[in-house]
Amino acid sequence: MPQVDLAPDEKIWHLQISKNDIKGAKYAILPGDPGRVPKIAALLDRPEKINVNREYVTYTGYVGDAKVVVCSTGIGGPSASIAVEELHMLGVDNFIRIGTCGGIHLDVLGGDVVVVTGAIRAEGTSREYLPIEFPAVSDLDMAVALRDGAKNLGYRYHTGVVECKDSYYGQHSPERMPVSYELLNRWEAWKRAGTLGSEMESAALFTVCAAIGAKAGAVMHCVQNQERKALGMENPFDHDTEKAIRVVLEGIKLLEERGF
Ligand SMILES: O=P(O)(O)O[C@H]1O[C@H](CO)[C@@H](O)[C@H]1O
Ligand SMILES: O=c1cc[nH]c(=O)[nH]1
Repeated sequence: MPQVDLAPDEKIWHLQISKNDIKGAKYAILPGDPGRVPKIAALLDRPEKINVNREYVTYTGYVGDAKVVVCSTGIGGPSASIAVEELHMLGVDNFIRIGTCGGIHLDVLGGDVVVVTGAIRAEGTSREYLPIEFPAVSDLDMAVALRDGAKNLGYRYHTGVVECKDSYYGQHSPERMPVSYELLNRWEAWKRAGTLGSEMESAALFTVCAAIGAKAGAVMHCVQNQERKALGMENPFDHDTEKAIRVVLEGIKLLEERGF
């Protein structure tokens, strides 16, 4: 149910938060995992828990003088698009995803940070916003600030394209799917084009933001690399997303210093 003309204390449908709850928030930080929200909030100044509804856990806090709202988006484009639309209806214009991805390019190791410049629209949600020819790309100032954030912090990082799909198991066991002929051939194309990793929400985030006139960026934490595993190469697993979180907070600081 669209609720664009909301009263200041009226709760929006899925997030169940109001304009007043997040008043003044300049940036939304968007992890997929609801469990990542309190971890991000713990690194903010003056964190405050706002609400929990469905997959949407919402906190507010500050990065320096900039107020931010942290809200989980759940898994996949449909729930991410709802979070972005509703936060935008409540007054937020700038969105930064902090996600996890699986590495595709052999240089991308578990524990590396990936600053996303563009996303392959192999999912369904973005097609309900814009024709497939429209590219899913990050805001340039955000991508540069996030890249500089990773550099300043001295982390191993990569910049480039990620693939977004709707089926996690279509990524990890494509051979058991009746459409394996299609999944395997397309995966080969992503590999040959230097795609860094695979995840699920950035394509929807970038496309929805283009459609509604908002800005978006994204930083991934690589958990492991299935291509390295397939080749018998060293393949570290790393589930600690703290570096990606710190890159986003550093990126926001840089954006503020640069008058974004
Ligand atoms: O860790 P998050 O942000 O949820 O991101 C990734 O993890 C989930 C799949 O395990 C998908 O949401 C994918 O995009
Ligand atoms: O391999 C992975 C890891 C995180 N998220 C994904 O979608 N795939």
